[in-house]
Amino acid sequence: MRSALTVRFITRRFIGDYDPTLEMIYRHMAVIDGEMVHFEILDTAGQEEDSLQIEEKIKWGDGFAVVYSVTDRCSFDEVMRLCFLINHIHSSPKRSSGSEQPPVVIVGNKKDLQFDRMVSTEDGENLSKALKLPFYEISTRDSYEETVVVFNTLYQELMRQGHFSPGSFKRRTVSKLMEKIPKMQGSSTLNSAGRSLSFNSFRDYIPE
Ligand SMILES: Nc1nc2c(ncn2[C@@H]2O[C@H](COP(=O)(O)OP(=O)(O)OP(=O)(O)O)[C@@H](O)[C@H]2O)c(=O)[nH]1
Repeated sequence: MRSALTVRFITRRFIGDYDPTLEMIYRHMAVIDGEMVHFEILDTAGQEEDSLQIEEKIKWGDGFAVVYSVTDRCSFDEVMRLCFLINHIHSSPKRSSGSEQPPVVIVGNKKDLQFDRMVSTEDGENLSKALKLPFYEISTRDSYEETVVVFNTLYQELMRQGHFSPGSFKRRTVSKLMEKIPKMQGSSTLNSAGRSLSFNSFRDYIPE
């Protein structure tokens, strides 16, 4: 999950500049279909040094937004590999939440940058058809609503699969994840319309 998209969803604001190496887990509550939903969003930096790191992150997730930039062909080329990896890792017999694959949404971001586009809408649609996954082209910069659709889709698919009751909060233990991912960040705050939102980091998830 990419920073601008995650932060747009959480704060409704588009914040342009991030340290690309930042890796955070954000907690966020949103009302979807009249239910209060607790999200825990791992915003990956996409710089996994080894396959074990990426595997741990994929194991941790219940649903996945695989995001590429329509201005970056390489990021699009990574989508298929990541989708296969997610399926592969979650099809292990140890998967506790049943046999269905976890929800995955393919997201083509930055559609506002029309003149820098390197990946057509059709390319995205074809990939989504081939992988049988939902697909959205969005602009995190221009639209808060489009980011909401991504998260709503993942939530609704999880509900459809019946892994969670509405409103339930599946608190996770991430101590193992912490061991595997040394580049942790401390909590930071961001002012949003006069409010201060706390962005939780891995540290907040040390099991009591
Ligand atoms: N024009 C435009 N810029 C965007 C959009 N989303 C993100 N950006 C910008 O793209 C840059 C990277 O955004 P991130 O959210 O960090 O995404 P990322 O996957 O780390 O992207 P890269 O650094 O390009 O790999 C930032 O400068 C953002 O401001 C968008 O929808 N439109």
